[in-house]
Amino acid sequence: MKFREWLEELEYDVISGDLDIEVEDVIYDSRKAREHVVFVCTKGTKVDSHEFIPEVVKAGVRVLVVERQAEIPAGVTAIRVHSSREALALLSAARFDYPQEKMITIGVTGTKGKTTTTHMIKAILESCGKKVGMIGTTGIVIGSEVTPTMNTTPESYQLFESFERMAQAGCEYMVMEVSSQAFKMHRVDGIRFDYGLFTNISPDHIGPDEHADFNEYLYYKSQLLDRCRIGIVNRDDEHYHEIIKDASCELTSFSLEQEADFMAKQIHYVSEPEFVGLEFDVAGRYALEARVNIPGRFNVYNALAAISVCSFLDLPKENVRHALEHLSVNGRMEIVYASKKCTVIVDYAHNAVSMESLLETLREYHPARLVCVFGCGGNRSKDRRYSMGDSAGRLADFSILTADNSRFEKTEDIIEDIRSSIEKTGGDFIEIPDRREAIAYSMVHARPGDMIAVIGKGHEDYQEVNGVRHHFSDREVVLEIAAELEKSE
Ligand SMILES: CC(=O)N[C@H]1[C@@H](OP(=O)(O)OP(=O)(O)OC[C@H]2O[C@@H](n3ccc(=O)[nH]c3=O)[C@H](O)[C@@H]2O)O[C@H](CO)[C@@H](O)[C@@H]1O[C@H](C)C(=O)N[C@@H](C)C(=O)N[C@H](CCC(=O)O)C(=O)O
Ligand SMILES: Nc1ncnc2c1ncn2[C@@H]1O[C@H](COP(=O)(O)OP(=O)(O)OP(=O)(O)O)[C@@H](O)[C@H]1O
Repeated sequence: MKFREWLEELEYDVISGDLDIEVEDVIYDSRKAREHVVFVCTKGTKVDSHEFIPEVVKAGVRVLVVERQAEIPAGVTAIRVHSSREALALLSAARFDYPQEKMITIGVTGTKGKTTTTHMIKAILESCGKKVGMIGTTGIVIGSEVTPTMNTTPESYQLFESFERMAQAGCEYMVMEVSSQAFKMHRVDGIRFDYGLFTNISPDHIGPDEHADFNEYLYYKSQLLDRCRIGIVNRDDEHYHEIIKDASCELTSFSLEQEADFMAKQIHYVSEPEFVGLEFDVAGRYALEARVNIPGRFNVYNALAAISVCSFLDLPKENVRHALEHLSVNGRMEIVYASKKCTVIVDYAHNAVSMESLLETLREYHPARLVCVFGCGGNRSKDRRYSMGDSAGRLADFSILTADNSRFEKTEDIIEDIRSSIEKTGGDFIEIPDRREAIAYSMVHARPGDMIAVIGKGHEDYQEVNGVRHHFSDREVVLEIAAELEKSE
């Protein structure tokens, strides 16, 4: 392939060399330098990879993309662009021959609910016999193959490479989580989503290396509505008007509380031994009697959002209904065990906002007691410990403080921080640092009708202690203890 052929969508100035030079790949990591590749230099948050030009040229690279003044060795083709990250995305799209255009693409953004909603959309499509590729916090999923990723939204090159694999595997649909950081870092440049879903927004991801303030966070998230054909937005979000301000797509909305294109009405929280979840009617542009086997008011939003997207795809309603009634979203409000004695839910809530919405929503199921098993991560903000301790003390009937990923801190020290805030609330709690023992205690001492929320780790299958990840899955532990209890009964 001639380099020139990958440049059609790019604005650039030629610094030196011949654009008809033969190339076969694009790279952005100097450690992968070899012959016949284009090296894209970026000014990263930690490293400025323009510094690696001599090194990559020595390794055989003859084509460079730069975004600042740099010394270009003789015999090397170089172009200068306004943004290297944007160039990386557009070159990658061309390199893989625009694979996203071979599928129907759905992008999901929002502070909360991205993972849950993408899983719901995938489950609905699959129940209709469609092949779906999915990208997000749980990795790149193509059929039964799961590739873990560093980021919720991976780098543009990795995205286009995955799209190519999806198209080759026969996927007709691609559904992905798009973080605000991905827009900021140009990871999804070159993609025009067929459908763009906006779940909600609240202050998060503000700080060094992320967003300067809430306005910046909102600005980048809202870009989805400028990068999709049809936008589907939560009408109940308090920032709705700011979110849609600059939208260029065809806009639709969903709501639980007001007039919108898609509405959820007659919402019932169902808590039966064999089914804990939600029932509601979808009204507006689509009609469906939905039954969803995941509890919580916010999951009405997630399910309604997923149904709204799928309503555009002309799918048999019976399959849509069946998929929602038999969902399994690993570690997101997942009912791992339900019996007459108690219901155990595993959830990824790992900050006070998520914890509060989780506990408040479980309260709507009128449990005998609401029990919360949780800890906090080591080497992370201490504020999280104080705020989670405060929330649990106020909103749970009983809390069991235990280990999360302690990393390089002592679990006991982390628990001490949580204790300092939970004590002030007067809430009832005990401390059991070993997470397995803590979960076992909650189940062994359960009273009929208790709801036990084991939170913070969700889908994670490890516990990180002193830099080592030991296998640990809340889900597995709950099931093991349930089996032991049933045996001894
Ligand atoms: C702040 C941030 O977003 N950083 C992302 C960014 O890293 P960077 O480019 O700044 O990294 P850098 O280390 O300065 O390197 C600059 C360049 O030099 C190159 N390099 C580096 C070393 C070397 O020897 N040779 C070399 O060529 C690198 O390949 C890179 O191209 O680009 C990397 C590749 O895409 C990302 O993995 C990395 O995400 C870091 C790990 C991160 O923590 N990001 C968070 C903030 C994030 O993106 N989060 C969102 C939201 C999650 C959510 O909603 O919960 C996400 O989508 O994950
Ligand atoms: N629509 C929602 N509104 C508020 N909270 C939610 C919503 N959906 C899920 N949650 C809570 O947030 C947690 C994370 O949910 P999910 O993984 O679906 O969101 P996400 O946007 O992918 O989040 P993250 O970026 O933290 O991975 C859940 O475990 C649940 O406690």
